[in-house]
Amino acid sequence: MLAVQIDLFQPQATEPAMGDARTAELRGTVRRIIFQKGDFYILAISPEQRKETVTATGEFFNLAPNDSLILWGEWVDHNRFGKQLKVTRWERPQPTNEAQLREYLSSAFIKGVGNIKAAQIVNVYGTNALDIILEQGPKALEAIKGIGPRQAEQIYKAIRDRHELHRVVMNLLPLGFTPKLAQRVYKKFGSRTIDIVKTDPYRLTEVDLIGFYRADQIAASAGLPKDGDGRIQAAIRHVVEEQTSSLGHCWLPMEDVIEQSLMLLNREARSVERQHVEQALSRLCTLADDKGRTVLVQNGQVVYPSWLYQAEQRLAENVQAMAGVRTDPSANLDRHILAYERATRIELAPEQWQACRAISQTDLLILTGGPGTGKTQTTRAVLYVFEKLHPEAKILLAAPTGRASRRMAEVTGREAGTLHRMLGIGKDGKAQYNRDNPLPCDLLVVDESSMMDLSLAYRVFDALAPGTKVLLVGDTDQLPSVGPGNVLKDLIEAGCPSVRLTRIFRQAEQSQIVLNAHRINRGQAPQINPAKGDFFFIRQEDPEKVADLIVRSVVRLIQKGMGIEDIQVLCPMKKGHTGTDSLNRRLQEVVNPARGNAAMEEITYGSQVFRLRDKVIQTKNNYGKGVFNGDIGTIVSVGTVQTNSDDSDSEPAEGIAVQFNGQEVAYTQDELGQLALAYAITVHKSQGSEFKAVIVPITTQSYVMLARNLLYTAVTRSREMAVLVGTDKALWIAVKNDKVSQRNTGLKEKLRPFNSC
Ligand SMILES: Nc1ncnc2c1ncn2[C@@H]1O[C@H](COP(=O)(O)OP(=O)(O)OP(=O)(O)O)[C@@H](O)[C@H]1O
Repeated sequence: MLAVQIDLFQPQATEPAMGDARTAELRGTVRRIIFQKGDFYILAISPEQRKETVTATGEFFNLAPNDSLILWGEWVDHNRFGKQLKVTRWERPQPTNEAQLREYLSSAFIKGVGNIKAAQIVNVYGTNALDIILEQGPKALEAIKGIGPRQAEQIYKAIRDRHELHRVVMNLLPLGFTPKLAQRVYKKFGSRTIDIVKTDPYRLTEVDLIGFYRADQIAASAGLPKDGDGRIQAAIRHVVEEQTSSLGHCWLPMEDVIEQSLMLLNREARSVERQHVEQALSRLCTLADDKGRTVLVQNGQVVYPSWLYQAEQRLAENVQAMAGVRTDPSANLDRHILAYERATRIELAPEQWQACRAISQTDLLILTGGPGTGKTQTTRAVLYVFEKLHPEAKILLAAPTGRASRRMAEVTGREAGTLHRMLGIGKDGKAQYNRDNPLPCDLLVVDESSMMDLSLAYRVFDALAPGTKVLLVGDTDQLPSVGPGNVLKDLIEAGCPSVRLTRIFRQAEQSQIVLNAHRINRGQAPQINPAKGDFFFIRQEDPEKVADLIVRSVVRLIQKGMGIEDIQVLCPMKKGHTGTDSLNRRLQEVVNPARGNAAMEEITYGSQVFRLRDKVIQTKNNYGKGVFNGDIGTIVSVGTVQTNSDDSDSEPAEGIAVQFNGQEVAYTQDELGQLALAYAITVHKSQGSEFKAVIVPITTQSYVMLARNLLYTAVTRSREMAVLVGTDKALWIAVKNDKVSQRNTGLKEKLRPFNSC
């Protein structure tokens, strides 16, 4: 029925300028908002002079029933909902007649004005009502019967804000802003928005609203000069931010910053001289905001982003205070260690004994070692002894990721959570537990602590009360944290009390995985005996064929009875034949192909298709949903869902449900950007996880990523089988390259030498 109505309407609705018979212009009134999520709306529109409604979808903002709109778009056939107008451009015209004006005034955005008051206003001021109210202010409204001064003020503000916001957003949309971004900019800069965007768009980069390149485009279209101070400062900030976030550095040599900023600024035409960059850099290091903070901190010949400098400084102070503490060991200490050995029938190695003793002598202890060297066993022993010595003590166990914390809970048999949750870090990034409100605990054990970046480590140490002990457990040879810093390694190198476990307990003679992980770590090529069946190297030169072999290996393992959740392809990179993007597409088609009823089992996000039964990974922390970056799950339903995120309304919407470790989590369609297919994931994302079988492409196509710690991290993720596919040359380069972990950090230098434990 609806399709017929639209067809009736369609002939008079084409917009010839767009030159396409399916494009249309539609004037009408919003009858109902059928669905809204963020900027995306599904609207029931009453076309002008018609009774029937049609459906329109697209990006809007601030709409309410009764709004008059002009819509431009294309008629499409939705596979479930029939014909609808897919809107590409729209306008909310100033109401021109009395009826439109009444609808505008009585819309939900103007609180306190219903149909009757709207009619009264229009009766008094006619079609000029809006102009008069905006010009004369609340007084104009006080003249209406039944509107007092307070209500007049309220109504005036609502009319003004709506008018202003609409003007601002409509001005920003042609510059490539989305409605949501335009509103965020308006929220930040208010009535100065258009002026700022058109005269100094780089201000928007300061508050992370847009990036440097977008600001540069806006500036170019506004005809702004290329050598303005705002542009130069923004370029410097961009370079520093890029290098710290993508390479994990905490500081950069000033010379590098100057050179790279010049390259960025002059990438199209030479417009900025070196001395201007030097001056701008110096200003960024000296001009403080109202809180006394500069953007950058100069330290000799290097610069830090201010926040990283402060974090490093505070972490160093806290660590210095803790790591220097020495207490005499309790007389009963050895007795308890012996009791643990008796109870578990395990004879602890001398280093394991050392760790059990050290925790009662110092407030900070680091326990490190490769796979199977007994870190978990030692942690258990330390916990046992500590509890015997301090039966009343409160102990907290945590890890940087959800997966690592779940594994910690599994192997220790105790409760464990993420560090973020433990610290009560909210959406605003503020921690509930901090220097003024320390964690109520006597011993904190952090597992996988090599994944803890500088900013997280600073928060953890800042939230410790004097006397709280910390045991950091981790493998310093794994990849460092994704975020800036190399905390665990720096602490050890600075001489913080640490115990390195070296003896390999886990079936070293049988397990080639453990053996080869240690060989890789020493810079030796893996030794492979295919007869043992747990470590394979399939030689192939051509990256396309490497990808074929990976797909075939996955299929083979499935045929042999492994579940897809047990098999993980780990790639050094996202791009290329052997990158996650391409392999995920291929593996999805093979492992979980489209079936006859694809429309009912699939949902798309951009170019990405998510299908029922797909294996997916969460790509950022979402506290509202209780899922974290790196969590892997399976899509268990596609269709209508009710999301359980903090920030969503509870309206049912199109989406999917994903099962993560027994917990079902719903995503609406526009939340799907936080998911990716997980048949293949990057090695970085795999940190802190383990899989039965791991398959790793190792080709010179990912040359820049061929690094020892990357390969080591990939191999140590496997429990039963590791398969490398690629060339000897690539394998050799990776094994020999131990440069990648070198990061520019200052933590080590900020710490004075400690007495070793
Ligand atoms: N002193 C010991 N004597 C005998 N077996 C031990 C000893 N210490 C640890 N093990 C055993 O060695 C195996 C590996 O130890 P554990 O799991 O603690 O190592 P890990 O360093 O935590 O390994 P991974 O980092 O790979 O998880 C376990 O089976 C553990 O019980």
